[in-house]
Amino acid sequence: MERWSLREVEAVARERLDPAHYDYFAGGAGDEVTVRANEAAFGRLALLPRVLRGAGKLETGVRLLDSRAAVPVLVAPTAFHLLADPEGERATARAAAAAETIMIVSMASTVAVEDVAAAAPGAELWFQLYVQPDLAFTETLVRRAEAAGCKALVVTVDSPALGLRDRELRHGFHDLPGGLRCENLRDGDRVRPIVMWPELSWEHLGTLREMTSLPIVLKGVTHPADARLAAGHGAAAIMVSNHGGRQLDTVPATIDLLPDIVAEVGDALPVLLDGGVRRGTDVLKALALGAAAVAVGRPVLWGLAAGGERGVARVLALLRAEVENALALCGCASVDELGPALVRRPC
Ligand SMILES: Cc1cc2nc3c(=O)[nH]c(=O)nc-3n(C[C@H](O)[C@H](O)[C@H](O)COP(=O)(O)O)c2cc1C
Ligand SMILES: CC(C)CC(=O)C(=O)O
Repeated sequence: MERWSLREVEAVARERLDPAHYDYFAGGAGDEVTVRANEAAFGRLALLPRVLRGAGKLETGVRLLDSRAAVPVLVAPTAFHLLADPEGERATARAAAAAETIMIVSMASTVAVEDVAAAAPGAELWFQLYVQPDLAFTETLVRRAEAAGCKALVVTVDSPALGLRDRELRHGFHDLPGGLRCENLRDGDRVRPIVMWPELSWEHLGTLREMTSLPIVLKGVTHPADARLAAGHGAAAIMVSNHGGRQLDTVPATIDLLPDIVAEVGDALPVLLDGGVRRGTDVLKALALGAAAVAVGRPVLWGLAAGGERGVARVLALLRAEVENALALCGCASVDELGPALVRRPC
């Protein structure tokens, strides 16, 4: 896996993947305005480094809720890893554990959460949940995640319906091929379909909080007023996310949304961000603007498709090396020293 940027890893992945699966991973909703915006917005921000600060040894580690990550780059929850590699989510979890970062296991994983945990002892796992209208079944999922050792519940709130993704529609990609299943959805001898629940509301957050003592992260918050409501309803953290541009198209880039959300709730809870993070400099910009950490979705899938566990390890190592390099070049010894003064929006 001697690839020197995430773009090169994506190019290898694209060669290896079935085109329908590549398009499922890469694509987004509608005209993919938001998919492009997420990456482009990072490019529009400039970093203004400080010099002669005698920064010394670098510290990239962060504490997040009840977990620790050696780098502020988490693995975002993404579905269907067995489409990319025969070890699927097992390989991703091993690479995340080796990189000492947190993997958010998708509820739509193709390896059951217990098997993901068993494959990567010592991995810091969080579990992503689409709350199902059958709350008893939702509770079963929560219990399984707890028993598997997951340390937070990441509740995705941007999906009252699934986004309309032209590439998936064009390929007719609706079902997993050949024996692959969402293994967390097994219920006796059937596998339940995932329901996107339009009736999900703030009230259900109370129900979930009664269901579990795990900290709850709300993923998919984009409006400052919702960030305030999340804090008021006992969320332990929020993740500013537009689902990588896969849900509502034309939502702004997450990095552009971050400052208003941090201004609203940054002193009340940790704010995470995902969407379009492709370089260490992107990570620095997000942290400088107040994110506690970021998560990457597609880059991990590209690593997995390009080289399995080693490919994911390579992606995470590239990002770590870039974060360390950018920190040093900005004159910072630690991610705690990053602040808004480091970021400029050129006129
Ligand atoms: C192929 C794919 C599958 C995804 N599956 C899920 C999922 O199961 N649950 C979820 O909350 N988000 C899911 N997401 C969204 C990611 O968690 C994340 O928000 C997004 O990928 C971040 O953008 P990035 O890919 O530009 O890093 C998925 C994204 C992709 C690309
Ligand atoms: C199984 C899907 C609902 C996973 C997802 O969130 C996505 O494809 O963006």
